[in-house]
Amino acid sequence: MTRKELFKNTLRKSVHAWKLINELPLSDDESLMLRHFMDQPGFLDLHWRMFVPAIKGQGTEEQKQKWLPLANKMQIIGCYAQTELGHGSNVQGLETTATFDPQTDQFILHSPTQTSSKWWPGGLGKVSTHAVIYARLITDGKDHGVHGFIVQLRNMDDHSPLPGITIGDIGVKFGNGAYNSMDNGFLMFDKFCIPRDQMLMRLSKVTREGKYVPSDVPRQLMYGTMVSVRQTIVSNASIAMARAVCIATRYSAVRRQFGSQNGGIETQVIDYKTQQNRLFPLLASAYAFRFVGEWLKWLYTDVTQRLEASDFATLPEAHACTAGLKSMTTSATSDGIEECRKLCGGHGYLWCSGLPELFAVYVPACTYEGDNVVLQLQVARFLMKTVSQLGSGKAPAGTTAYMGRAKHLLQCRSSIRKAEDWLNPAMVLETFEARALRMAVSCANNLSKFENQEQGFSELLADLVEAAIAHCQLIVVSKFIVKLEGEIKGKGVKNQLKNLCYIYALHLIHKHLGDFLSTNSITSEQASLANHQLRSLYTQVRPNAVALVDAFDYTDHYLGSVLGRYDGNVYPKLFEEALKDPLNDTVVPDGYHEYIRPLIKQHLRSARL
Ligand SMILES: CC/C=C\C/C=C\C/C=C\C/C=C\C/C=C\C/C=C\CC/C=C/C(=O)SCCNC(=O)CCNC(=O)[C@H](O)C(C)(C)COP(=O)(O)OP(=O)(O)OC[C@H]1O[C@@H](n2cnc3c(N)ncnc32)[C@H](O)[C@@H]1OP(=O)(O)O
Ligand SMILES: Cc1cc2nc3c(=O)[nH]c(=O)nc-3n(C[C@H](O)[C@H](O)[C@H](O)COP(=O)(O)OP(=O)(O)OC[C@H]3O[C@@H](n4cnc5c(N)ncnc54)[C@H](O)[C@@H]3O)c2cc1C
Repeated sequence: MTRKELFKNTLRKSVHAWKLINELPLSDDESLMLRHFMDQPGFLDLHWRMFVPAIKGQGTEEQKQKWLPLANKMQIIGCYAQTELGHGSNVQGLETTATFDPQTDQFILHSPTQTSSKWWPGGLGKVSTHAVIYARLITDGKDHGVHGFIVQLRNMDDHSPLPGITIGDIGVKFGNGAYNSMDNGFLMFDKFCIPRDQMLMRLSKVTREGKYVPSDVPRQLMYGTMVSVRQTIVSNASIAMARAVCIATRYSAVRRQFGSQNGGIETQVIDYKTQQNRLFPLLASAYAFRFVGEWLKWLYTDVTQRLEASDFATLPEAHACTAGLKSMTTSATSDGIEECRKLCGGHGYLWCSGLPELFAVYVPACTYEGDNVVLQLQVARFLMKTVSQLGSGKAPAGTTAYMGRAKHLLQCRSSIRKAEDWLNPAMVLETFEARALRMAVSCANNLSKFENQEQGFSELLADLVEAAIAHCQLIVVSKFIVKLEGEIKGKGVKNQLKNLCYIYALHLIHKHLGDFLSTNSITSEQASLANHQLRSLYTQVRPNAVALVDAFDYTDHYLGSVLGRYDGNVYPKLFEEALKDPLNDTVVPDGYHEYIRPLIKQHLRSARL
């Protein structure tokens, strides 16, 4: 499809999905499943996941009563317009202004520079009638920082932009289809006026007289919509990883190379330890991210209930966990999809493997909802704060509770003696805790050598990101272990999940061996025992690998991959796909007479000369 056809087709699908949701009707959870099977980014994502939640989280009761019924019936379509051409990560650096005019009781929205143009918001370019806009609030010449506003963008009769608004699509993005189904947009305001009651005023207010009344709740609640989406992105990482792994595992069982004895059949590539060493940790990650995603959903629900009761105590942890896990799981999944493509050899590079499209559509997850490095630095700040409070009498709680055992964890030596010890959950956990704590404490010690803490933080950014990742990996490992401690239905399923849990943990030890050795969390002998155990786990997973990906229950239609077909009938279908290519419509290609023939003939003439 051309970009225009792709975009229009996505509108068609989105509207059809909305019709089904209402007619059947579908529950919220079922609607989310429908989104997965629709399988294309589109304006509905932003409307439901960001525009509506932003109003719910930041609007007053009156504002919710006015706007939510319209949004819930899709009589207005909204997006989330925060990022600007010049600033995305640095939200406090946004430039768009919303200046209160007491004469007219309105805010005047203005884009003072080119870099202040809104740039990237999905659904903005062509579809949205409304947006939640983030802009600097100015009253009586004073800048109160960034606040949210509900703004109508387009005429409800003919969809034309309202006077004072310049709007459009930002252009083609990475890949062929991928995220190009979405109208990521730009927007400039030229002194565009909105009524005062369109500032989202649950957190802070501007009175009729133009007085700014700051909130008595943390200003970070303004970032709540991002926290909510980051949480969902973790579960989505599992879905995308599982999809790539399903394709690569099934194909690895079909594909044979080398190893033929006396003219017999060759070896299935899944039997090569190198293939297992690349594939099975990704299979384990797909399960691990699913379990940590379930836990994160619980954490998010818990913090939301607490916030409703004005208990803000767990907000920093919820922010650190959603930011860190969003970052860690999307980076691992993007890399994992690409690894799966390589695991499928040359055929993985074919469009019909399903992997190039999956990669192209997935990889912006490393950037949207917060650049992954910027988000890990938020985790690092949280960790440095926690370390600095150790010994103050305030016991760390939740995911940092392990830091409360700092004295032990800083000194302990791993008691792993044989390979099987690596299947002991307490020993594995302690190894990850020791590594995470020691990395965090080492950063804190190095920071303390700087007179200026911010300067020190800048200098140590790379180490801080690594410490944050170590903490996030500990969370994933520990939630997998907790999952195994609970009830798991199905004969033998627990054993399979145990294998995957330890593959997940031990492959991380192997991959980040430098961290584990340099922090003395393990010795080199214990590292080789971990490798030994890992190989043994691969052998145990091998007979069940295909069943473990079948368990994701993805249809062939959803996978969209010739290589990942359930029936394994790969080669005939690859031919079928090839023959469908428009280049094969004719035997002699268009362009032959124009270019190829004259070229060949010219060579023939020179040869005769
Ligand atoms: C189709 C796919 C195919 C396959 C995949 C398979 C299935 C997929 C199927 C469906 C998928 C569907 C949907 C996916 C889900 C959703 C995605 C949909 C669309 C994506 C659209 C994208 C939208 C966006 O990108 S919106 C814009 C996002 N922007 C950002 O994230 C900006 C990042 N920057 C910031 O957040 C901040 O600027 C900052 C970096 C945090 C810094 O902020 P600030 O300067 O204010 O803060 P300080 O550092 O000074 O910290 C002050 C203080 O505040 C605390 N803090 C910061 N943030 C928060 C927070 N959010 N909550 C709570 N507290 C916070 C911080 O810790 C400090 O605390 P202390 O003072 O105590 O230290
Ligand atoms: C597909 C897609 C959809 C999007 N949808 C929306 C949307 O609907 N609404 C919306 O408002 N926005 C949207 N965005 C914008 C997105 O949120 C931003 O792109 C994202 O927050 C990253 O910000 P940035 O582009 O400014 O990156 P930058 O901050 O410019 O990052 C560039 C580089 O600088 C590094 N860097 C930046 N700051 C630091 C620092 N402090 N320390 C160390 N390194 C740093 C980063 O790690 C990165 O390597 C979307 C983006 C994409 C790609």
